[in-house]
Amino acid sequence: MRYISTRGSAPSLGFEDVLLTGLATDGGLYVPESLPKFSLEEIRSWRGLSYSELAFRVMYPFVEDAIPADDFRAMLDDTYSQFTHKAVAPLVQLDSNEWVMELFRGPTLAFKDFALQLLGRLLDYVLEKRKQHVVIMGATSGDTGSAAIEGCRRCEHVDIFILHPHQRVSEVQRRQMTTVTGDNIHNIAVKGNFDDCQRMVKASFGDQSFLKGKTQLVAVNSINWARIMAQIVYYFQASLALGGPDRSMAFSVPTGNFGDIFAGYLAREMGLPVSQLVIATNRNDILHRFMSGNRYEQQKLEHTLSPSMDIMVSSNFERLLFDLHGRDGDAVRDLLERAQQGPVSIEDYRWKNARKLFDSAAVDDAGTCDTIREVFEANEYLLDPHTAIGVKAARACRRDPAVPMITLGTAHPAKFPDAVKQSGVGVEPALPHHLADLFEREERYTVLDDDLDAVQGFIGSHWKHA
Ligand SMILES: Cc1ncc(COP(=O)(O)O)c(C=O)c1O
Ligand SMILES: N[C@@H](CCOP(=O)(O)O)C(=O)O
Repeated sequence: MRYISTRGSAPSLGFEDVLLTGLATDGGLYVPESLPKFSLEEIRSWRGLSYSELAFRVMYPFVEDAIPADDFRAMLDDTYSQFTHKAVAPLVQLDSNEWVMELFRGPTLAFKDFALQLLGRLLDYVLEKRKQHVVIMGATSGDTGSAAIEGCRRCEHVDIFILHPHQRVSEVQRRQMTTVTGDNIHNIAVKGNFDDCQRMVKASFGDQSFLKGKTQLVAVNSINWARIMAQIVYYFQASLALGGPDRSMAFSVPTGNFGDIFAGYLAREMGLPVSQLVIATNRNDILHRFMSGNRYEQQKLEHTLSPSMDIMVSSNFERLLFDLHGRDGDAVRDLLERAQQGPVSIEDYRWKNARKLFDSAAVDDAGTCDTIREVFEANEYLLDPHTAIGVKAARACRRDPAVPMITLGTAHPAKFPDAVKQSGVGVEPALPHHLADLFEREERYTVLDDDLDAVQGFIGSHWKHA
């Protein structure tokens, strides 16, 4: 399997190199040259498999040139044994044909663990084989950071630098990152927002001279293909549990960087019957405005009760645009360059093509709180604010009540006690046992200005062999 850039001019790479990179050299994102396609018969034959065996069937075509089957299986078994529910991604029913898929049963209580627990093991495997050291640089609006640290911290060949927006993540999220000790772990609180952090990460991938040629950067954000790959699996899992592939499914996905929902799109491209994907956003609704009106326009980033989705520059949307433009990298580059100057649209027929599958809704803080309360009153089930946005969008956009609608439950409510409190449900979600003393642990992080030189200077002087 080769991987090509969405901007068309970077060299194609194999899996190992794609794993060890971030952006392509032309500024694009890597995608598989072609996707594996599974027949309905083959997908049907996967019913009853364990999560890790299903993960093997779905993902192995992407990695087979780089990793022997037994080694990959062992990695997957180890990865998904870290999850606290036997089903790994259990389904909870809210109403007739309406479900939440709980993706927060991993070590850091968000869906990011599905991919980042695996990514840590993949990096360990490849870097040990190559005897190579790398610097991980990532941006987080709250969840990727702790999942990346937890997934990669035991890997002796990496230093980890995570940028989060200062005072813009929940206290639980911040503590989950900053209380992990280890000489190779560095948390940087940037006086800016998530987009500022992500912009610095992307700029650093584009010009790594601050590392003086002694090491290289690796991405843990969903610009790294391996992140997306691992997120495809749970769409198959949910569908198989509810009668797929012999019936279609609809998914509602709380969306920020467009990685999770893009994985759902890929599951469909690989053969899973999916009839609808709902893009659920908070007030940072650039994707909703595009999907509802074919206008892609940056606006000022707002701080909401769902901080992990406080994102305006949505990285993986580029991967969808690449497909919508018949995989024409020049067209994608041109569009995204114009988008930096002002609002852009795509040709009407391309947008209508997207609309056959995608719907969207934007939910404000009041709607988020109302949904947490409504679901709690009806089901005695507590949603986190991101999942609540997914549920509300699912209910607003549903096309066919006969089709199961599955909202991705992207985080545990205990990560966002303030939002839960504001919803007025009158219960306090407890942190699980392994995090029970989180508020007593010592924190370590460095606050820096929103300044690329300051951040690169910090990384350049703090990595292990600097
Ligand atoms: C809890 C939570 N929900 C939803 C999202 C959005 O996911 P994506 O960025 O893949 O669209 C994120 C972060 O990205 C998140 O942390
Ligand atoms: N919501 C994310 C933002 C980064 O998204 P990613 O999926 O590209 O890593 C977070 O919690 O950090």
